[in-house]
Parts: sequence; structure tokens; C-alpha cells
Amino acid sequence: MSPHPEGAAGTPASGASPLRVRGVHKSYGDHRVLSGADLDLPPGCLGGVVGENGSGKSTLLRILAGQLAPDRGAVTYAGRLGYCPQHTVLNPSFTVEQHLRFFQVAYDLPDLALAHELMDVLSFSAYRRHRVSTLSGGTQQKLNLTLALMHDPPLLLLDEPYQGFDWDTYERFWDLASRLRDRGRSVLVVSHIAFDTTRFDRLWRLEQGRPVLVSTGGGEER
Ligand SMILES: Nc1ncnc2c1ncn2[C@@H]1O[C@H](COP(=O)(O)OP(=O)(O)OP(=O)(O)O)[C@@H](O)[C@H]1O
Repeated sequence: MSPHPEGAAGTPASGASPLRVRGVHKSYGDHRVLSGADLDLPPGCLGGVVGENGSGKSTLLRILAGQLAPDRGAVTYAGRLGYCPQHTVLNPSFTVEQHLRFFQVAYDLPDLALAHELMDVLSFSAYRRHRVSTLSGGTQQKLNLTLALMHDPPLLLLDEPYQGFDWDTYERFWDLASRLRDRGRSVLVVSHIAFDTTRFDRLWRLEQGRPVLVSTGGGEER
């Protein structure tokens, strides 16, 4: 069943959890990657999914974002989502500002006030008129993240969002994620790195095709 913004199979998402995942299975040919994944992300929760390389984190996130259909299972969520994919999907010939304009139209936004604020927070406003092909990998990732956040969706799915960030930007990313959480947004961050786990309200480890809840609140790992 493919994800649907108003709930799987047209069933409006109900209850406190804007993201509800039930029994998601996914195989690539004979290679089983997800085997009955369940996950709930409430409002105002900063969640993390960690796991080894190849454990299926990106597959799970792509299914949650609606980019990939599961073989079986249901994903429901309420409202819009912001998805920051692992690999940037940017056009090298266009400038940063042109990307923002395209996404402004796609998201039907009256202005770019939030996008410009995010650029300030991530400190890359100086590159507004630069073409993507001239930007460093870290700056491209800042744009990738800005494009996912600029419409202020209630649910954010971020796949390795701090790749290539320097330490200051990495810290700023966490401040931003915490502020979004404090404003009631649900944020799910995927990472192959299991350090900094105390930053999460809920942490899952992807093991044998299923997210196993290893900590809730305060990052106390089981
Ligand atoms: N399109 C595809 N076709 C076939 N196999 C795939 C495809 N996409 C992913 N896989 C395989 O599925 C498994 C899970 O991949 P996935 O990218 O979801 O893992 P991951 O946990 O995100 O890995 P990483 O930490 O390296 O990003 C891997 O063995 C990968 O090779």
C-alpha cells in the first residue's frame, strides 16, 4: 500500500501520531530489506533511526516519503511532509535562489521568508546567487535541507541531513531540529552514526528489517 498524505487507502490519520507505520515489508528481488516495520512518531518528537550500512534506513525513509512503494504494510500521516533525501536532488545549472523560487511555486508559498531565515541559520545566505555546480558538498547539503524545511511541514523526514557539515553547522542543525520539535513538529532523522543518541526523544535501531525501539526520552539506550 502506498503512503497517502491523508492516510493509507484514504483513511484519515487519526489519534496523536502524525506518522504511523504498520507491518511494512520491502524486498529487492530475493533480498529482503524490511520485514514488518512498525513505528509511531508523535507530534513534538525528535526521533532517530540508526543502523549499519545497508540495514535499510534509506529504504524505510523513501517508503515513508512516498518515493518507494512497500510490498506490504501501511503508512499514514496527517498533513504535508518535508523530505531531505540522502543524495541531493539539485540542478547544477541553477542558482540557490532559483531552487528556492521553484520550490516556492511547488509548495504554493506566499514568500520565501522562512527559506531565507533557514539560510541565515545554516549560514549560507552569501551563496544565494551562486550556481549549485560551484558550491561545496556541505553547502549543497544545506540547500537540500532548506528545500525540505521551507514550507514548515508538521512531519520532517531527514536522511543523513548533516553529511558534509562542519562542526558549527552540525551544532546549528541540532538547534534547529530541537526548535522544530519544541514547536510541535515531528522530526525523524536517519543516520548510520549512533553517536549523539541523547539528542533524540525516541531512538530506533534497524535490526533484521525492523526498527527496534532502544530509547525513549533523554536518550537512555537499552
Ligand atoms: N534499488 C535497489 N535495488 C536493489 N537493491 C537495493 C536497492 N536499494 C537498496 N538496495 C539494497 O538494500 C539494502 C538496504 O539499502 P539502504 O540504502 O536502504 O540501506 P541504508 O541502511 O540506508 O544504508 P547506508 O547506511 O549505507 O545509507 C542494501 O543491501 C542495498 O544494497
